[in-house]
Amino acid sequence: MAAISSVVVKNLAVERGGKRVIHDVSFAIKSGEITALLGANGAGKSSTVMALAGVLPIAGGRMRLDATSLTGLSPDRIRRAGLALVPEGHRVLGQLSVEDNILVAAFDGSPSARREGLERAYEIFPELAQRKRQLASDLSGGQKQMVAMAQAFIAKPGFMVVDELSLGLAPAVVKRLAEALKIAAQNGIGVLLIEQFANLALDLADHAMVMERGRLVYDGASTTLRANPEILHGAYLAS
Ligand SMILES: Nc1ncnc2c1ncn2[C@@H]1O[C@H](COP(=O)(O)OP(=O)(O)OP(=O)(O)O)[C@@H](O)[C@H]1O
Repeated sequence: MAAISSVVVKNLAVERGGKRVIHDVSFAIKSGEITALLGANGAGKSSTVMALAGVLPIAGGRMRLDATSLTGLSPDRIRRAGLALVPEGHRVLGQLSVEDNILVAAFDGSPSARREGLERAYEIFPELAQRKRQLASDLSGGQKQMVAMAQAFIAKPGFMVVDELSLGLAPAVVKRLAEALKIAAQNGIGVLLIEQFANLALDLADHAMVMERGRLVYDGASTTLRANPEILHGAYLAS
């Protein structure tokens, strides 16, 4: 079995618009596991993962992927170090084909690595292989989210951070995307999932974390959180 890899965040602080929105957040996520990050609107989930992916600057703390420090690195360097972000809102380049959208994410790979990456992405999402020549702007919301996830897969990441899997998507599509995350975890990828529907996230996740007003208020097994719904209710009511 492959060695366990981990992303470790220590004492993270983030400011937005001059205001501290993330306070002293520490956690670790492991390869081969799905970790759900839950909390009410505005609790700080997106700010946390955007800081982890290098998209937002940090005001304090440090982050590493195994022995590699991610603190202060650009989003591109963090992606190359092995942490891929699937951003909220199914962003694609509408005027490019589906295949070119996926390949854009692997621009720095060798031709053979790009081909292998494409094959991997099409194995996970055969519906994209059928539409590879289509313009991305013609895709449904669910298919766009698949492209965004395929862009993460092609980079062969150790870790994938998914910001809002189900946003605006039909339940059948969400089920399909959830299966892809399970496959990713079975293949040894560590997944950090932000999801507004706590039940969906807890069904998928091994490990769960709950944020409340910029702080981490739960970090443990998802089964424990399911057995103690008052923890989640408290967090959702507090914000
Ligand atoms: N662009 C911004 N400028 C200033 N403050 C922001 C900005 N975006 C978010 N915030 C503030 O940062 C805090 C954390 O928001 P964040 O979006 O990280 O929470 P969240 O848990 O991801 O919520 P949501 O599910 O609504 O995205 C909130 O107080 C929010 O008002």
